[in-house]
This record gives sequence, structure tokens and C-alpha cells, in this order.
Amino acid sequence: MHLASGPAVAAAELEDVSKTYPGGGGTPALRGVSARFAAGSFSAVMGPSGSGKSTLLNCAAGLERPSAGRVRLAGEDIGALREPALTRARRRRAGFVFQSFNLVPALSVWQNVLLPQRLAGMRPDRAWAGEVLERVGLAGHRHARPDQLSGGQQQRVAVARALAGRPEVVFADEPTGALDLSAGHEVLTLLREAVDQLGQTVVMVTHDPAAAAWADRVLFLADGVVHSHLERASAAEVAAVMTELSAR
Ligand SMILES: Nc1ncnc2c1ncn2[C@@H]1O[C@H](COP(=O)(O)OP(=O)(O)OP(=O)(O)O)[C@@H](O)[C@H]1O
Repeated sequence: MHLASGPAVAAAELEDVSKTYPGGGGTPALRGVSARFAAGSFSAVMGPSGSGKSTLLNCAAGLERPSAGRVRLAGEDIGALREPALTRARRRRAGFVFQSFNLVPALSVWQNVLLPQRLAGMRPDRAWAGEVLERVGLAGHRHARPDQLSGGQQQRVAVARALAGRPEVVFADEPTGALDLSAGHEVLTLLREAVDQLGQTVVMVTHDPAAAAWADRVLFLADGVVHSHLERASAAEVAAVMTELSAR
């Protein structure tokens, strides 16, 4: 089953986006960034600490409003939307995976997976949610609470939750940052399979060149601007660019 249309379509797009945070001392976190995340692709966003990676992700996802420029999610100009239309668009079109899992501790695995669809006012697609829980290997844990699971299992629940609503884009901010190597590997495998088998679009911020090497394309940020891109890069190639950026 394909969740997104052909590769030429941008699932998310930033056009000349700048962002200065109130209280950020006037220094922009992003300065005129343009980036296009093709539907059905897996992109990684890398760059030194403070280069604007999370800000880019949050602007693309409608979690932050840019100070200038345009953001389109599945072709919709979300900058033009006021609350609560922006929240509705984000809930309908974006799925999220965060470093800290962000599961609701009082809810079961199953309730966590269905929650975004409920919040979006959608009737949860239980058959599909069951299938994604199966895919992440946790069908037998649907009644468990998050604190009964390992970190790797909790992040797999978060991936299932992000996929369950069939969003146009899954935004992942350091999804392997809190995991050991093998749990991180499992989560990256799931994200890769979501792209290859389901046609999902994934945009992932990471510090780890080995994680970025799972992506089709790596976008490098430095000081709030796009420095460069790599296609189908190895971890060593990604690490070489990071070394160059860190030495600046
Ligand atoms: N809410 C905020 N208020 C003020 N400044 C902020 C806020 N969020 C981020 N910044 C600043 O914006 C710049 C870019 O931050 P951002 O978190 O996007 O970078 P990053 O590349 O994701 O960093 P890291 O790798 O350390 O997570 C930094 O200088 C940061 O201090």
C-alpha cells in the first residue's frame, strides 16, 4: 500500500525560510533556507550543534512558525493558516518521533498508537493500527504501559503511532539518540521500511553519520543555512562533511 504519490511531489517544502526566536538575542536560527522533501523519500538533516536542525524540522512540521518564508505540507501553504487550522493540518499531515519517545505514560500501547488520530478528530483505522503494531513487533504488547517496555520498544511504539494515521510526512528528531546501537538499528530499519514498503516520507534530524547513511539524501546545515546535500552517502562520507563543518 502506498501512502504518498510519486517521487516528484514534495511532501514538505521550505522556501526561503528564516526563523529568529523571540529571546534568541536577534541571531537567526535559520537564514533563508530552502529545502524540498520528495514524497516517498527518506531524508536526514545534519549539522553541528545549534546549526538549526530542530528549527528546520519544527518549521517544516508546523510546530514553529517561520519569521519569513513559506512552508508547504503536502502542497498546502501552512504559513497562511491560523490556529486552530494549523494544528488540524499538522495532526492530519504529520507524524512525529522524538528522541524522548513522548508516549503518554497513563495510556496503553494501543491507546498511544490511536491517540493522534483521536486528537485529529479522525475515526482511528484500527485494522491499519493493528498492522503497524505488528510491523514494529509489538502486537503482543498492546495492553502494556510505556514504562513496562524497554527504550527501544517504546520508540517502536512511537514509530507505530507516527505511521498509524498515514501522515504525508513522518518527522523524526534524533529518534535513535536515546537508544543503544541495536535498538537504534531496529528503529532505523522500521523508518527505512516505511519509506520502501509503504511509500512513506521521512525527515530525520540526527547527529549520527551512521544513522544518516540510512537516508536517501542528507541535507547539511551550518549556521542556519543549507551548506550542502549528499545522495545515498555512506557513513564515512557523511562523517567527512561533518568534520569539515565542525572545523569551520
Ligand atoms: N525556543 C528557542 N528560543 C530561543 N532560541 C532558540 C530556541 N530554540 C532554538 N534556539 C536557538 O536557535 C539555534 C538553532 O537551534 P536548533 O535547536 O534548531 O539547532 P540544532 O542544530 O537542532 O542543535 P542541536 O544539535 O544542539 O540540537 C540555536 O542557537 C538555539 O540556541
